[in-house]
Amino acid sequence: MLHLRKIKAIELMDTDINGLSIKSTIKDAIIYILNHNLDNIPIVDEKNKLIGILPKRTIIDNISELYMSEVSIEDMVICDCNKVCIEEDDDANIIKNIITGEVFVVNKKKKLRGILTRSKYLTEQLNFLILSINSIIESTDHAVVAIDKEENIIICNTVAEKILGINARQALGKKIEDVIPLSKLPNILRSGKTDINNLMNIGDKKLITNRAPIIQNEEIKGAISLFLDVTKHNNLLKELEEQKNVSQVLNTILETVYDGIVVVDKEGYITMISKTYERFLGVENQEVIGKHVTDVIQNTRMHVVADSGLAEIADIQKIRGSYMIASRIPIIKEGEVVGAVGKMLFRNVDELNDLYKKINLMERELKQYKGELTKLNKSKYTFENIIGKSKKITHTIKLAKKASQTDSNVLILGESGTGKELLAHAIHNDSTRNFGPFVKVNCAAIPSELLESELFGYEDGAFTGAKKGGKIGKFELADGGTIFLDEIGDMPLTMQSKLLRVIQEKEIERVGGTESKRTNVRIIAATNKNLEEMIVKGEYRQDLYYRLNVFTINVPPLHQRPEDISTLSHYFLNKLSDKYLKDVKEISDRCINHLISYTWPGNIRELENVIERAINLIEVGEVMDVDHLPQRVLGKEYIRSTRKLDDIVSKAEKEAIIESIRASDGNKTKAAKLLGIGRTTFYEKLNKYKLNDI
Ligand SMILES: Nc1ncnc2c1ncn2[C@@H]1O[C@H](COP(=O)(O)OP(=O)(O)OP(=O)(O)O)[C@@H](O)[C@H]1O
Repeated sequence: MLHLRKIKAIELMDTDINGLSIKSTIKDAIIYILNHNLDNIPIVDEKNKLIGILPKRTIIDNISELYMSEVSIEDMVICDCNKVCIEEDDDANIIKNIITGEVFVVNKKKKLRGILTRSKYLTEQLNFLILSINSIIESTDHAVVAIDKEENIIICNTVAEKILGINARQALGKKIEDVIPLSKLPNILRSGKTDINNLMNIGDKKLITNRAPIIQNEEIKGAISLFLDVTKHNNLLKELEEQKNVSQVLNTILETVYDGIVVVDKEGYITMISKTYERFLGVENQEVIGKHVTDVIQNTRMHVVADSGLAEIADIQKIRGSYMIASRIPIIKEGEVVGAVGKMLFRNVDELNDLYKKINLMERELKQYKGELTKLNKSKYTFENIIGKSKKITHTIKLAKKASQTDSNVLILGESGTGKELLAHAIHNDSTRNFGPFVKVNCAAIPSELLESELFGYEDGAFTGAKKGGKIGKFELADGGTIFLDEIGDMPLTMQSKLLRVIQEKEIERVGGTESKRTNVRIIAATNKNLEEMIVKGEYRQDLYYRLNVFTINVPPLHQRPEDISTLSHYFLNKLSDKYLKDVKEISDRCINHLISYTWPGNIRELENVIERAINLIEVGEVMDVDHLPQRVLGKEYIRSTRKLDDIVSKAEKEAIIESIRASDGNKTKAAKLLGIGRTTFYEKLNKYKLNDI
């Protein structure tokens, strides 16, 4: 529908008009009519105020009698001129309803300002309409072509030039058949019927056309057609169709896969979820799509991956009390992260429970092993367990306590059996690392070719015979705690360099591995060797020595602290008689004197052995006496002559049996063989000496 625009009278009126004075004669009026082709003559007073009109008809009707008359027009004037008079601001459209061909325009004071003719009004409105239609035609993305009833082109817009490949200027006025033979517009002229949404091909273009007749006064005056190029739309439709197929396939996959699959957008909102996952979570597709993943899945990291763009593979995730293996992959489009796909590994919901049970069992076992491992790698002794009141040992303990307050490496020097390991345990226990593990490695006891893998571990397939899955090294085991490297003087030179590197870089590399791992381990090393001498001989690396020797503690040999021998002997007597269920509490003075006089090359370990040996020899109710000491402790001068030969033989026999059993690790057949006697005789003697229990 169209509505004519509003336009003020002042904008359209012609101002070159004068009114005729009321004093004028009929002759004047006739001259006025001849000069102005108007239906009415505007009659004004001396101030140009419109006071009435004189219709042209009145003059013509009376022209025969009045001709040449000098009569005034006064009596012929119609004073009520409202019907042919409007004000300047009035809507010019009013002229449509006025019978005469013009209206007079006055101002508020009724002064004549101008005249508005219907022809001027119509021309103006028509021009405006033509311009509007032209803008419409030129701004649409349709090609517009119209013909008149002679089939000549009367409209052809710029889009038509492009789509139909014609020149609008040249086409206008030409027969449509000559310019666009396929337009079918002449058919519309004949049929008078509208033809909508017709698909036609022009060249490689696909066009949709609408055609309609132009009808005026029920007569067909022309025809118009609109063409829309849908070639691109068509391709888009094809693409959409393909995408629809792909998403159909994707949906089918999501419906049928056993694994849980979820897709989120960049912000972490769920866009897709598989049926299995829905069932596992106990949710419906419609209720979770569009929700934030954190509101739907427990412990999820999907939003993190969608944000960081970093994939997370085979992560263990606990959901609804079950453990899942989750992989999260970012979706990257043109270099930008646009979302993430998450995959929960389980075959189906039923199998999931089996998997969950297995993992839980493994977790429990792991916990148990971890506990056992920690127990195994726990330090056993504290400073309380170090017996001795001598100045020397008190000084050593004082120094060791100081060392325990630092985190520096410690080197403990001392003869074999002096208590170096005991001291290492005590230092660890007294340090801030006491909650961490205490791992001991005896560098002398491990073949040099195995030492590296023992210390640093190895990767799967590092060498022939390597355990599947690799093995953790002692350094890794000691992480957060202390590693005690006993017999450090026996470490081969090649290993010394590797240990030095670990100390300097605080990183270890497994044998056969490619990556380094940070370690947080304190080293306490011990040796009975003279490392400085070894350095001089080129057997020990000086730089390693300096690294280990940050805090040195010398443990005095037992012969340098004879005042501790009595205390230690009683301590061991108590401890071991409890162990062997023998109620021995005392040691004779003579025996103590011998123990003090002895030089103890094997130090405290030797003293402990001697006491243990004695306990085995002691009969019920006896105190520990010189007879229970081995000859080497008593010295060559000591002759056990005060006893009967039988006693001496019996004692010697008993001692020999004990020694043989110890030497054959408790295997009595072996022990009998060692003594060169038959098994029966051996068992008779065990009975005789009440040694069945050892
Ligand atoms: N002061 C002490 N009080 C009680 N027992 C001790 C003391 N010193 C050492 N021992 C005991 O003596 C034995 C040997 O001690 P330890 O193994 O610590 O000596 P070591 O110097 O490390 O020997 P090695 O050099 O042969 O490794 C252990 O059974 C230990 O418990």
